[in-house]
Amino acid sequence: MNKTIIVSNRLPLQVKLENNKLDIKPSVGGLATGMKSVHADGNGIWIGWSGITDEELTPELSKDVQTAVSKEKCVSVPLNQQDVEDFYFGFSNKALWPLFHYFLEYAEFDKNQWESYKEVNQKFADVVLANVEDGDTVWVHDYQLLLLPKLIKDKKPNTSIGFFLHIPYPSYEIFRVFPWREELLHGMLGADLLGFHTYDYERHFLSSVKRLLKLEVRFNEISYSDRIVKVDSFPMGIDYQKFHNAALKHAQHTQVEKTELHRRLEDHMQSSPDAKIILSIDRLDYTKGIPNRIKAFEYFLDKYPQYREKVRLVMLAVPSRSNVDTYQKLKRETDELVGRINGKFATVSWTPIWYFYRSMPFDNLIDLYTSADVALITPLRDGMNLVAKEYIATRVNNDGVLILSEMAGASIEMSEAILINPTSYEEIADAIKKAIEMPVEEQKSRNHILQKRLARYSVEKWAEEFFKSLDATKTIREAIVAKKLGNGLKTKLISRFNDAKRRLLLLDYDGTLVGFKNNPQEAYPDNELLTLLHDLNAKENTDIVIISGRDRETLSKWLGEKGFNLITDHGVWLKHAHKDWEPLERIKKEWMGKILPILETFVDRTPGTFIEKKNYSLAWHYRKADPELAQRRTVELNTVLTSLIANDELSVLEGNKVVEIKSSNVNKGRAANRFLTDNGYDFIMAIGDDWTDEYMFEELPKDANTIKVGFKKTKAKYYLKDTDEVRTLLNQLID
Ligand SMILES: O=P(O)(O)OC[C@H]1O[C@H](O[C@H]2O[C@H](CO)[C@@H](O)[C@H](O)[C@H]2O)[C@H](O)[C@@H](O)[C@@H]1O
Ligand SMILES: O=c1ccn([C@@H]2O[C@H](COP(=O)(O)OP(=O)(O)O)[C@@H](O)[C@H]2O)c(=O)[nH]1
Repeated sequence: MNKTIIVSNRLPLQVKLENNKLDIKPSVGGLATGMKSVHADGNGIWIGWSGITDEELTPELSKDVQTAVSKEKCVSVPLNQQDVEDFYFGFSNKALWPLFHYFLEYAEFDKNQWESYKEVNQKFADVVLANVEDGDTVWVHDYQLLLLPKLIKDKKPNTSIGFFLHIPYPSYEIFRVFPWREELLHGMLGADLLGFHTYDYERHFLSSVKRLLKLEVRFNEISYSDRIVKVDSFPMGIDYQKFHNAALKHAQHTQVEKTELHRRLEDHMQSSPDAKIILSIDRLDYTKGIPNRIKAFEYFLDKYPQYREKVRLVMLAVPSRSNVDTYQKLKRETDELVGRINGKFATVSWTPIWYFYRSMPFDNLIDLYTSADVALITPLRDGMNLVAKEYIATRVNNDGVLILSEMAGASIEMSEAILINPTSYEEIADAIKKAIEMPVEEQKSRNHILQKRLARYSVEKWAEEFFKSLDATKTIREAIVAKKLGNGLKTKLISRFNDAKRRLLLLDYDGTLVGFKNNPQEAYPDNELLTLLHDLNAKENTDIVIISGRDRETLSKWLGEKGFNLITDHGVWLKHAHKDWEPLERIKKEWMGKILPILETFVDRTPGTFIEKKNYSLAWHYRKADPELAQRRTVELNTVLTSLIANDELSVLEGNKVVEIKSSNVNKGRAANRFLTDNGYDFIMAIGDDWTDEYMFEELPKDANTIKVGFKKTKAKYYLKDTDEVRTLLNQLID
């Protein structure tokens, strides 16, 4: 039976050594808590780091760790102290975490740590590859493993790979700062489906892909080598029933069962019945906006003194990444702030902030959630923030108010909360007042909507949607009708070629025989290509036709006297080998005077674009332009042109980063037909890469060998990945 392999840096359980004994606890943090329920229900394994280093383990302890993790259907990736130092505390949390959360000033880009990041990703890959079988699905998680999808895909191309990023994906302007940015993107693109919490993160990622890798993106699909990579947003949910049911049970607790924290919270409420509890829970992380929150709370007590002794901020800060100096600094700052504010406002019977620096077991978390009148969640940046969702899930009476930062991914789905800008003390202070004073009916109606949504889109549903979408990527592959011209098919094609009595090869030029250049005039034929074409042409009973959208002058100069047949301008001119040029079509050119000024306005408004004036067509090139602006302008240009071209029998062709306007009666299909009439070819092969070549594929007889370059929708029978693969095939025909 096929299985699902979850891979993340952290396993759902964390192993530590306490007095030479293994201490095993559940992991904290949203990834582990969220994925735990997905893992528990499924058949599969979870691969990750156990939390303990190789150096700490004796062979016996090592066995015990294996037993403990395998009981939880987990497999651990062995990491040594240096790995943890450089890969986890170092590169993951000193470079990627701050950069992706817009804390550019904290980001350190250390070459050694980057090397370690690559090595550790390889260590994860080794464990995955040792466990994966054909037909399995691999789901890789988060920023610590951005290179892993490619490492798996390269070795196991038929494995379905999903990747989910739990943190924000920053805007291109931030991401471009990263020194190894292309490598990171290629690593991620090893996946078949890439998931993000929000549409904003998704579009930032696509923008980086377009700008840095210059890949073709159609809506949310990236043409990548010989694959389509799909990108989508899936806002992660929580195990709603688990939190809701625990809160229901909590309400029925007897006095004996109550935890100490529960009792303290109850004492607080009994001593001042109209006092309100404001709760915050987060890992002690600078992205969570903890100092901001404390200062805003101080501002609130200053601005609205009537609430002193009437509110208490209960703040749970869970220790996190405490080896990293920015986290140590944050700890000192938080301690000082809490001390200062408690000192400033405390009375004999009232301490404004209760501050816990530890992690708490599930029951205690439920105590906190259910006792809080208000949850105050103020991250400066947060991928999602599950605490906000958990708080709402525990409000079994529907009361309570959530104040949530608009910088948390969760805010997109939780607009019924009071949304605040976490850098505005004014907004936070006013939001606290509004929350405290909010009529219960309003609290209930807001929470009712939030709860319905959270119950429906639970973490199980989230995972289900992700898998559904991952599965659908297989259908995308099938929708591209062409088959990969792999070794088997290629051998057959070559033997058909060898057995044939007369052969015709129709070869497009740009994107097929030569790669694209920023300036089209630089894409002249190199010596290797000239030799290749010469040798192929020298074979008996073999006719080569270079069939191109290029103009007659350019192709004359480059290939005119080499003995090939040439068709230029998409089919306006034909030159039989060693003969003169002859026109294939009589065409008008008057329309150019009308269209040229329009194209010029597009050039003026779109830096990096230019017009190529050909004899019979006008081409607007945008290869060097900002890809997003160019995409918008292309739509605009098409709209403008549609209304103008109808009477002139013109057509607009969208090629590879070019829009070309030409007479409708000219196309490569009609031109190719000229070679088919009376030459008795029993082997025809046509190769082309873009839209204009589709006419040729369509017109050729059914038994023609049509080949598309690139993995795109096509009428061709086969596809090859790139110009290199085309040249390899042509070379094989010569041998
Ligand atoms: O493993 P740690 O270094 O201890 O950190 C804990 C986790 O923190 C991050 O959680 C993120 O995932 C949550 C669920 O998607 C999301 O709500 C939150 O906004 C994120 O920050 C981190 O992404 C995980 O890899 C860590 O395990
Ligand atoms: O003592 C604690 C405090 C919090 N959490 C859990 O840690 C997760 C925090 O996830 P969130 O998405 O809010 O932030 P992250 O820490 O992942 O950045 C939530 O599921 C909490 O229930 C926990 O397990 N123990």
